[in-house]
Amino acid sequence: MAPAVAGGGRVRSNEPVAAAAAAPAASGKPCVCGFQVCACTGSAAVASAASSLDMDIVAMGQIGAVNDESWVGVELGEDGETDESGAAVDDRPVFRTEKIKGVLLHPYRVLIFVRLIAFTLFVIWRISHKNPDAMWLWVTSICGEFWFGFSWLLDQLPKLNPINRVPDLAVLRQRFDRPDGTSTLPGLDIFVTTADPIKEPILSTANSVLSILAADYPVDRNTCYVSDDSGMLLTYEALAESSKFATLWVPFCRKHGIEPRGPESYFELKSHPYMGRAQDEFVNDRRRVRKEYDEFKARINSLEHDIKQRNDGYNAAIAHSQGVPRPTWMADGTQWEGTWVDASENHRRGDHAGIVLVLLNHPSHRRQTGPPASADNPLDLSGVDVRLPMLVYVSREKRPGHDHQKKAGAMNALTRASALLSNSPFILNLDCDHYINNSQALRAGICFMVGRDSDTVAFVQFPQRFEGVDPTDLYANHNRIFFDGTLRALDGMQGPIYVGTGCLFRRITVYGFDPPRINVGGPCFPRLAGLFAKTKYEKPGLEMTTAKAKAAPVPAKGKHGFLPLPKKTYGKSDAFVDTIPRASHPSPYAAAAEGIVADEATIVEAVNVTAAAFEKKTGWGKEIGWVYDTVTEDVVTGYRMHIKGWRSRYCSIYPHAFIGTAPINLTERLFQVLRWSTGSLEIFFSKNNPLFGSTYLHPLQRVAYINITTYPFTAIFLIFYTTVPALSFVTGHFIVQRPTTMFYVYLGIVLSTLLVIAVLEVKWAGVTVFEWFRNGQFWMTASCSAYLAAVCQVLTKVIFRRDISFKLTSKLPSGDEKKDPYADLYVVRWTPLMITPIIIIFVNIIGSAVAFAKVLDGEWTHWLKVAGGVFFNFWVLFHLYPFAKGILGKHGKTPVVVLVWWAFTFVITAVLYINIPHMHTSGGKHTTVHGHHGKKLVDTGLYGWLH
Ligand SMILES: O=c1ccn([C@@H]2O[C@H](COP(=O)(O)OP(=O)(O)O[C@H]3O[C@H](CO)[C@@H](O)[C@H](O)[C@H]3O)[C@@H](O)[C@H]2O)c(=O)[nH]1
Ligand SMILES: [Mn+2]
Repeated sequence: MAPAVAGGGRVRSNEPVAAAAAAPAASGKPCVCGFQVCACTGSAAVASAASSLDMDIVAMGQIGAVNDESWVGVELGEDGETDESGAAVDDRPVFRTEKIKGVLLHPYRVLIFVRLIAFTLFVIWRISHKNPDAMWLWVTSICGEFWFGFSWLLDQLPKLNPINRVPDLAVLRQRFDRPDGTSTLPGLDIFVTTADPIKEPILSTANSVLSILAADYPVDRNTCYVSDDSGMLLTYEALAESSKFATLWVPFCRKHGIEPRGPESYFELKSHPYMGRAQDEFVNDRRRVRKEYDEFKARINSLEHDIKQRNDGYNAAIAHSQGVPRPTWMADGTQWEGTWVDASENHRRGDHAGIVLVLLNHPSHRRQTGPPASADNPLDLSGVDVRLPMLVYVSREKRPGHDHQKKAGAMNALTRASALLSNSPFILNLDCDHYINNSQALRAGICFMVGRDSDTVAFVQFPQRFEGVDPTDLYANHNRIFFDGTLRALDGMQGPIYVGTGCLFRRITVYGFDPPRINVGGPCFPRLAGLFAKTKYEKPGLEMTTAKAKAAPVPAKGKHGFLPLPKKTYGKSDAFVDTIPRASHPSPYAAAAEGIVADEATIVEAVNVTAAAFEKKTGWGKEIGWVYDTVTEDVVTGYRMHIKGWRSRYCSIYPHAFIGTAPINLTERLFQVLRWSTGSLEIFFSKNNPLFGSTYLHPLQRVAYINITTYPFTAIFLIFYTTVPALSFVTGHFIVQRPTTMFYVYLGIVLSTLLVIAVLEVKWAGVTVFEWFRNGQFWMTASCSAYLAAVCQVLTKVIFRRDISFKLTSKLPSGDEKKDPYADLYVVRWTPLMITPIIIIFVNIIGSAVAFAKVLDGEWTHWLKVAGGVFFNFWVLFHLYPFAKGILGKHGKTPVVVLVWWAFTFVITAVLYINIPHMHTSGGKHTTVHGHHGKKLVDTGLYGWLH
């Protein structure tokens, strides 16, 4: 989905939430957090009752502190953030809204305006200065310039009003956490999607799950669902191992305030800043847990082998000959219902029954402390809550000949299954390679869902952050410009687009409900609607009890009773349909009290709603849930919510909320953007074209969606601009007849304003100019390859109705990770996507060599004639440099090689040009070249030939 990208994993220190983590450990000192029950005061009784999450209490004081010099809080009373009841401590909002400081914002806006004017004047100048020598060049180049100006505007306009929102966890805590350690926070279902335990390394999925189980959220209101599209026992057993290890890992995290709570990344840390209260025990505990983790890892790594061995054991006992199925056996001696190691009928990938297995059941609602240290339990867990959240394994039924709709299908199946088991009002979606890096992330996201004006918020999108990216971020994997710039800016409109992972949803939105439209007659922009919507949650002391929640965000009964759509749209399961009216229930806790627990019947029903045929003749994938029949379900799913008038919010916290892995191999990377750009174009050519979206869409949000669904078209024009100026050295024709001073002045203004705007943007977004350049470099690389391919692919689909298919993005490193963590960066895997950029590079080198030769030859003597071409030449080669480095593979590690390679081609061409006389004379008539400045005219056959 991402049109642009940027690099450099720089750590930001100005984002709020867990600046928290910087707070010192409380050692009886009074704390500044303002929390009624505060362990920091040193009261042992209160401390043990308050929470096992010591770190959080320590952390609270600093949460939400902002020290970014680019942002300033929006005054109360402005922008609908009014708080009539005065600013008593109790009334503090759960998040604050900030805008960019005037010194930055005003020049930024003025420059955008100036550039717009300059661009317009430039195009007018270009139109009025025809190039009669090469009309086609003139026409095409003006079309190109028009497109560049237009797409720049599409990208820039939605950024006119960037907004920063800062969750205040202390206020959230105060409002929802009770002194006895229980909490009234709304329930949260976390969905993790996996599709292949080999390509998506199972250890990484296990780590994600462990980080979820250990996250700081009330355990009885938090359920983790893992969807396994491979249906393999390997995934299940890895989860079983994880849930066992979690009984040690999770209490350890709680006791010592561990960050991050994914064990792999935690133990990889060079230093372990201490957050808990038992400093002296910490070192021992940590050593012990580390040992256990290493053993856990070893077990995970040998699982595949163990399962095979177990199978051989069982299957040897059964008399069998060739062709008799060899089942896969679970540890308890029962046959696995999913995919078998020796695939056979009904037990192979894409052809197996649905499975729902509860690995960890609903925890008790009461706090349960662990045992004191003993020989069996070396960790003293007395005083630490040892409960674990519910954990469920789901593998939906797969049948051949049925379109399972990849991730979107998995998400919809999980949505239904989870409705039966926990039915939380909020759903967090994480890819299996993304783990929770900040234990406060869930709470931070919830702030935007329960705060003032939040009734109309459909989803909260977190930025995607990645690890394992090479330090110079050669292919702009970090995408910082897109996340920290574009998405944050959209928060000032209707909200960020949905980018597939790290996104918190409101369940009723997924079900196709409209947002509440209070005091608003007829269609209007949701921002306005939001101003009028008074949320009940924001009032101090008001808890989300069952009765009140019913009155709050669930839309009023429509003509279909509680349902926004006819009942049959949801599929044939009364049990599931019955959960819908309670879908905005505050918690599974309450739901459990009403009898929704993981009993046999419920699980049978959960299997039923994940059946392959369940969605037949229903609205799933259309009006409800994640959208089907596209290569990227994300943007369009969010779009369908926005056109209903829902808003979204952007939640960027530090330390990063979630961290995933990114493909650092050039080929993988190109395929990833090929898929995103194809998905974007698909939306443009579908009924979801943003030009026709409802009037609930904010005007500038619409512009943003037009941008995100059209950006790949840039490829067509960029191909022209990256080759024609270079060829013009050979043909003698440039896009303008005479590159006069005026031409260069315009070019100068247009480019320098772009640069200054970028500098300001980079400043408020908190990224670096280097990242901005990387972003530009990858933009050109992608345009010349993936975007171009996407345009061709989608046009083929639109014209010939041919389907597009994609493979899973591989997370498997192909190099030797031990020696060089970035080995994969230089593994060259050939793909036709590389052809165009390679051609472009050669055209430019040859073009500049010819120009050089002509100057040497005395053919060209006026600098202005050469300058235009040389400029574009440099522009192209500068941008394609990372690409060139990438395709040179291992040997290309030093930039020198690229330069030598370029220089070599350059010199050879120039020498050939000068020394082969027939290049000047062959090829037909001797033509007189238009000598623009009355200089020597050389007869060159080549000129005539190309005329
Ligand atoms: O049949 C499938 C295929 C994929 N997945 C899962 O979907 C997620 C994303 O798939 P992946 O191949 O990793 O795509 P990426 O290009 O890495 O993902 C980006 O792009 C996707 C499509 O836009 C979004 O869905 C993702 O969230 C976003 O991170 C992974 O967790 C997969 O396990 C399934 O559950 N079932
Ligand atoms: Mn992914």
